[in-house]
Amino acid sequence: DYYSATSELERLLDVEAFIVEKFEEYLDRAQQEQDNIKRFLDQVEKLQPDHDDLEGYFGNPLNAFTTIRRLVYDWKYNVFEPIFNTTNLEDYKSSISGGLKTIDFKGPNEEDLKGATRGLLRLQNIYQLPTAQLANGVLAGEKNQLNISLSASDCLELGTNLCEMQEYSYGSEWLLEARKKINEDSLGFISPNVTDVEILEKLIPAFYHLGNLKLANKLNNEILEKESDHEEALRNKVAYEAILAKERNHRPRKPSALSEPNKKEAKESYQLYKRVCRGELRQSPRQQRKLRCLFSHQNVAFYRLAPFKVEQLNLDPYVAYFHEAINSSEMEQIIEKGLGSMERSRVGQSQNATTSEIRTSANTWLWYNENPWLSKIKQRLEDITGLSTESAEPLQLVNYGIGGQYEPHFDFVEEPQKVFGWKGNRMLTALFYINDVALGGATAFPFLQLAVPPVKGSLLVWYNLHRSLHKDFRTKHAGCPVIKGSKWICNEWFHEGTQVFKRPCGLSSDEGKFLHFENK
Ligand SMILES: O=C(O)CCC(=O)C(=O)O
Ligand SMILES: [Fe+2]
Repeated sequence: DYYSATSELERLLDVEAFIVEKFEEYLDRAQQEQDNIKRFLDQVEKLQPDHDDLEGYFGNPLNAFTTIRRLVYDWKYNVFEPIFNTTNLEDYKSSISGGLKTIDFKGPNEEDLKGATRGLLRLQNIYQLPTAQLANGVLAGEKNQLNISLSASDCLELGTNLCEMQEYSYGSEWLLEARKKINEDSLGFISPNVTDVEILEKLIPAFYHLGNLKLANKLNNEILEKESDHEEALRNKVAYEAILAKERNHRPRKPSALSEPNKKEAKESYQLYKRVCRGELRQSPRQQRKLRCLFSHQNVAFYRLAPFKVEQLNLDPYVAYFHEAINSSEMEQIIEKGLGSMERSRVGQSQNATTSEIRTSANTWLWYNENPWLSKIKQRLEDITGLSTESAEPLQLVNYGIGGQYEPHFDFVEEPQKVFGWKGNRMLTALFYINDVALGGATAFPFLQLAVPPVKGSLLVWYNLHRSLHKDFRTKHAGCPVIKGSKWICNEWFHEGTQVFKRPCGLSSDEGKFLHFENK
C-alpha cells in the first residue's frame, strides 16, 4: 500500500515523472505527424483547381496525371497510413474510414495511373515532345503552356511505370528528370520517400536494358559511394565489371534482348499517321490546287436561301467540311443527353468487341426513335449528303480525354453481310465536331497526307466506298491524340443498303483500285 510509508509515495512520483516524459515524447511525435498532415492538407488545398473550369483543368494532361497520382499514393503515405498506424482511438478511426470508403471505392487506382502514363507516353511519342520540356509543362516553344510542372515523385512514377512497360528509353529519361527535380522540388515533402538511391535503383536496369553498360556501371558506383553495403549494387558491380572486362578484350557483347520490334510502329500507315498528326506531312500546294471553298444548296430548296459552307479537303476520295452544320444548343443537348451513359469505347464487332489502347475514348449511342428532337439533325444530314438514313446507324457520341486517340483504321468492315446484314457496309462517315480542342485531336488521313483540325459546329464528311461499293483503302483514318483539352465528336454512318437511287454506280467497276493501301 502507498499510504503507510513516504518512500513508496516517492517511488510513485518517479513513476509519474516517467509517464509524463513518455507522454510528452508521444505528443511530440503525434504533433510532428499532425504538422506533416496539416502541411499536406494545406498543400492539397492550394492545389485545388477552380471548380468552374474543371474541364479546362483536366484538359491539361499533367494536371490529370498528378491528380490521379496524388489520390493513389500521396494520401496513402501522408495521411491514411500515419493515422491508421498510430491512432488507437477506435471511434475516430472509424469515422475517418467511414468517410474514406467513398474514396476507396471510387478513387483511382494503380491501373488508372498506368493508363494516364500510357496517355502521356502516346503524346510524347506521337508529337515528339522532349521529356524535360513536358515535365515543365512546355509543349512547344518557350512558354509554360500547361501552367504546371511535374514533381520529382510524378517523374519517378512515370519513369517506373514506363520501365515496367519495357519502354526503357522514355523511362530512363523520366527517371533522369526525377533525379534533377529532387533537389529543386518544392512539393518534395508530399512524397518524402523519394531519394536519389531509389531513383538510381530504377535507372540502372533501364540503362542495362538499353545496352549502355558503361553508364549503368557508373551509376551503380554512385549508389555504392552513398551506401557501401547496398546488396544489389554490390552484385551488379561484379556482373557489370565482368562483362565490361570481356569487352575490353575485344570480345563483342551479344546485343541484349531488347523489347521485340514493335509491329504497330513498323506499319507505314502508323508512321504516316504520326507525321500527319505532327503536321510534318501535309498536302502540297499542287495537291491543294483544285480544292475549293463554296456555298452549296445540295439541290435542296431550303438551302438556296441559307447555303451550306463547304470546304473541300480532298477530291478523290472526297473529303469535305460543312461548316456551321449544327448549332450550339443542339450540341449542348447532344452532350447533355449522352453524358449519363458514356462507356469506354471498344473495337471489334459486337460480341467480340474489347477495350484497347488502339481506341482510347468513351462513347454512347443516341437512337432517333428515342430522341425525336434529333429529327432536324437527321434531316440536315440527309440534305448535306444526299443519302438516305434508312439504313444508317444511331448517332454515336464520342469523348476523348488525356492522350485519347483512335489509331488508323477503316470504317468499313471486312464482312458487311455478317455484321450489318441487308444494310451493307459503311458507305459514308459524317462526323460533327462538338467542341473546339485546345491542342491536338485532328482527324488524320495518313495516305491523303491530311490532318483535319476539329472545328466546333462543323461536319466532316467522306466516302469510305467507291461508287461500285468496293472498299476504298485510301480512306484509312485516325483520331490524333488530344494534347490539351478534350474532344467531343458525334458521328453518323450511312450504309450502302438504301442508296441505290441516291448514289448510283459509275459506268465501270472500281474493283481492284488502290488495293496496295489495304495492308500498308
Ligand atoms: O476522332 C476522330 O477524329 C475520328 C473518329 C473515327 O474515325 C471513328 O470514330 O471511326
Ligand atoms: Fe473511323
